[in-house]
Amino acid sequence: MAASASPAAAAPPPPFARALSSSTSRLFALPLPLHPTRHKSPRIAIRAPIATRSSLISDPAAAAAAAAAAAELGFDAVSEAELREKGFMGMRKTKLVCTLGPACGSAEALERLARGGMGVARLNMCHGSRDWHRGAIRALKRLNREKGFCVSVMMDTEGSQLLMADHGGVSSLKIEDGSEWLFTTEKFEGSRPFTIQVNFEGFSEGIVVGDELVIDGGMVTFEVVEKVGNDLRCKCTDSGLLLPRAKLSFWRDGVLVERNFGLPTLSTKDWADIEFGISEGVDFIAVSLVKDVDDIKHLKNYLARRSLDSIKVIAKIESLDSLKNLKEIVGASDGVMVARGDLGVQVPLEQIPAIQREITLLCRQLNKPVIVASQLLESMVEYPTPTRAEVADVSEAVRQYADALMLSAESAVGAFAEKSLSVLRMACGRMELWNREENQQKLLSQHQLAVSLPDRISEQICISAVEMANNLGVDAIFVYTKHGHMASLLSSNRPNPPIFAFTDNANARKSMNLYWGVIPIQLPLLDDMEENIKQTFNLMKSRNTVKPGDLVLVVSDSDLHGPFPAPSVFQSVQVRTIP
Ligand SMILES: Nc1ncnc2c1ncn2[C@@H]1O[C@H](COP(=O)(O)OP(=O)(O)O)[C@@H](O)[C@H]1O
Ligand SMILES: C=C(OP(=O)(O)O)C(=O)O
Ligand SMILES: [K+]
Ligand SMILES: [Mg+2]
Repeated sequence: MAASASPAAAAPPPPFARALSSSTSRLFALPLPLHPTRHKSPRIAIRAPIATRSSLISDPAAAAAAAAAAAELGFDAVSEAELREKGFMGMRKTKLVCTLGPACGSAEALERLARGGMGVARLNMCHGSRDWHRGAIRALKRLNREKGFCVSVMMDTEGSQLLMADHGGVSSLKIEDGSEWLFTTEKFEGSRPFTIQVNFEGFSEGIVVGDELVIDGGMVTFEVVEKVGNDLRCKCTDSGLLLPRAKLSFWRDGVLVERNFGLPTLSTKDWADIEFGISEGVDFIAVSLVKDVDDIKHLKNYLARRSLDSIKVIAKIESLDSLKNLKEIVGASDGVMVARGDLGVQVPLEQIPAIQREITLLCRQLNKPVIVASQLLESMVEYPTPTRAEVADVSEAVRQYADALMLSAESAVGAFAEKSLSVLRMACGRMELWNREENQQKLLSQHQLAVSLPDRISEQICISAVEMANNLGVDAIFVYTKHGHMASLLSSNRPNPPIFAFTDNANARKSMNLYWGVIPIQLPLLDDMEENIKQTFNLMKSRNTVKPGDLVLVVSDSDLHGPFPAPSVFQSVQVRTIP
């Protein structure tokens, strides 16, 4: 094993000692009051004053001054405050995505989430009106402008999916064992006893008596007992609750009954939503229920034809089809979401952890950012503390070096949105430290992806730069990049120090918000690298974010100097001390 100069890597204590000390000092402390009905034993509690800890800048005047000063450097107020407060090694590497909804749509709530580390806000077009989403996007952009945040916006398409209708306004239906229900495509107002409306005419095609009908991946299970025209009479074999818009899947002998209804991945409504997203200036479009690589290519080509390739396309892996075509889909997309919610409808639940692991690994190998999503802290929709299992799940995703973690209902409709975010933050801090202490980065497989010589040079420079940075124990990596490509290559090697990525491109800055360990900073770049370095050192020094003696590994991108081979300046790696 190569020696490392990083103090964190020197003679780590045994894992259990660390685990114990962490549970009392870093992550969790005082038990909170228990919920009487849910818990038999004390639950993990987060150290008490979470609300205050969630905000890194608390004084509004200081925050406004910081925002104004940061504007010239394009350093977002939250990362800058984090750097000042926690130092280079204390900066969080794993990015955080929050789904917006009624619980966090106001400017005040959005600001609290931004201060709490939200790097990307997701708008789920399955819910809410376009007006609602417009209001949220505009409020967020205003906050970015006025308060010095740099939160990106991700629009998530609705897609076409087999769903139950609302139950005539009832929030949920209790289904008893042995009861018989008619699943029908007939449209009617209100509710009828023992009748459930389904949204798609062909839903019973290919289904036979004896098949199993599973709702929302196991909330309720039925057996098909009779076909009545296109409708199905089903008997409940495992009781539970039917929520509105629940998802249906059919199983035979323990295997999903796969049917191709020929529905497009992007429906007419999705295309209209995409137009809406474009007009409101979203940074990412997440495509739901991707089937194959053509779905991704179609949207990317459409955006490219309109010179909108700055909008990044995220492939949501949430269907059996997408798993079959995984490598191609990942290769064609700008990023991936492991959408475990719908994945759990099409895949037996016990397979999801291995699938998540495989996807996160593949994404790092193919140099695409990956988001782990759904049910991370589901219990916090209602309760102020997570379950131990949830904390373990989140920590495992961080351990796997996922680029980003996503909150869904926890932030959209939950009672503890900010607190959920602070749980993610703290779990990230703890697990990232542990990864560094155990030198887990050394175990990452290195995948050589590039084909052309200039690309192979960039790739090798980044591999070597990260090894140097770790072995020398530098404080930070500075990369100068036009489109963020070098930053992503550095990120995919998961270095110990943070990567400050300087770009003069506002879109590149926003897209880097999904890259593990990258802090995008916008400033005008010059052709002269020496001038760029001098300028950034001076600006950061003037803002007390670096100090004389700090050791920085500087990487420059040939992109900055025109096509390869650049006329005068080549890509380079240098180790500099801040003067
Ligand atoms: N814009 C919105 N308006 C109203 N409710 C929303 C909105 N976005 C999300 N929600 C609510 O938050 C819940 C969780 O969000 P999400 O995980 O994105 O949706 P889903 O449960 O459909 O996968 C949704 O079930 C919905 O009740
Ligand atoms: C993130 C997911 O998609 P959505 O919330 O849009 O269903 C999911 O299914 O896990
Ligand atoms: K969606
Ligand atoms: Mg989904």
